[in-house]
Amino acid sequence: MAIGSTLSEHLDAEVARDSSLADTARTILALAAASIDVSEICARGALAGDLGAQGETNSDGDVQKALDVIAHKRFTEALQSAPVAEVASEEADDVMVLNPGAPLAVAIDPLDGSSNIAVGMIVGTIFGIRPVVSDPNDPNASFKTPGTTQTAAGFTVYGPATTFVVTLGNGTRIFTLDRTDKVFRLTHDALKVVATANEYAVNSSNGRHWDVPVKAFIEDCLRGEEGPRDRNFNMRWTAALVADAQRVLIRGGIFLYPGDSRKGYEQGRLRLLYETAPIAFVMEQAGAAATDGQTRIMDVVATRIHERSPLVFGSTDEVACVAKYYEGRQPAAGRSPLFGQRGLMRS
Ligand SMILES: O=P(O)(O)OC[C@H]1O[C@](O)(COP(=O)(O)O)[C@@H](O)[C@@H]1O
Ligand SMILES: [Mg+2]
Ligand SMILES: [Mg+2]
Repeated sequence: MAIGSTLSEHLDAEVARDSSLADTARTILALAAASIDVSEICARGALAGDLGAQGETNSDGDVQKALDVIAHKRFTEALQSAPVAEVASEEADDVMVLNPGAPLAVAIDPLDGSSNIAVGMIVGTIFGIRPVVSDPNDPNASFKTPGTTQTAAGFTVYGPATTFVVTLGNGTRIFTLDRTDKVFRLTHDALKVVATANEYAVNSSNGRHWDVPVKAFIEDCLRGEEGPRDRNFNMRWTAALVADAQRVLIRGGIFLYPGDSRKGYEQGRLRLLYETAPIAFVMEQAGAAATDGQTRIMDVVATRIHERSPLVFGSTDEVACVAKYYEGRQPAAGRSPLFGQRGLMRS
């Protein structure tokens, strides 16, 4: 598809390739339209009111900000006009029923990176679309399938530009909002994340709570060319998963939000259905990897709609390297009896 083509044109091409994606494409268009509205609000910043004003607590224990609630309302309204039967939103305790009998279920984080709202920094929206599973005994059945059942996934980044990142299982693309025409235009076609990169993203203030493999991985990155990795690393952390994910898509690197020993953080901070599974689909379709450290995220099945999952994604060599640390095979000779010989990873 030519650079500059619209999201609509891309979706038409995807439906021409696979007609079973027609409902998914309509749903993506509804999400994109709502993204443009939320983008307009974000772009007004403080002129749009106190978007960071604190309200109620959501089911995951986060205090909702005004923009969390506005985005949840706007996206669920938009999905009402799409072939969507059920929505699992970060900002609703239970699965919401929209159009009974419709074929699709959507998991959505209406506003990702909430701690950035009050300071006017990057935020986003994350979504994953999957087929409805009807089970009269379980209102959550549609969401208890692995990430591999997603027909599409993506995220919007409300940054200096608003971007819409999407995959329908045929590569990952970035569309950038053309504010003049109010359409998303293709700017990054069929992304290919580099296999090796020297940049990592982690909230290191949690370092003392991490388990041994993650601590060792990050320590060895910090040791740079004097350590077993033999090269220097740079660190970036935007506190918005969407922004870190977009950076990894464009220039590679690795992102980690591992489980840690804080109460409630045993499975990290991010939620499987509307954060880690959609990001995993987008990453895999761009040639990158996404695991919980060891297990492929796309294979994980949720047992609850707000279930958390550790997340490690990015350049394949780096993600594979983290797995080696979990297996005790990293090149950290002499530092701990737990670990193997320096040089093992290079073999
Ligand atoms: O506050 P921390 O620990 O740095 O966590 C930041 C992470 O939490 C999140 O903000 C969670 O998403 P929400 O803002 O949607 O709850 C991610 O975007 C981000 O990667
Ligand atoms: Mg989020
Ligand atoms: Mg959120």
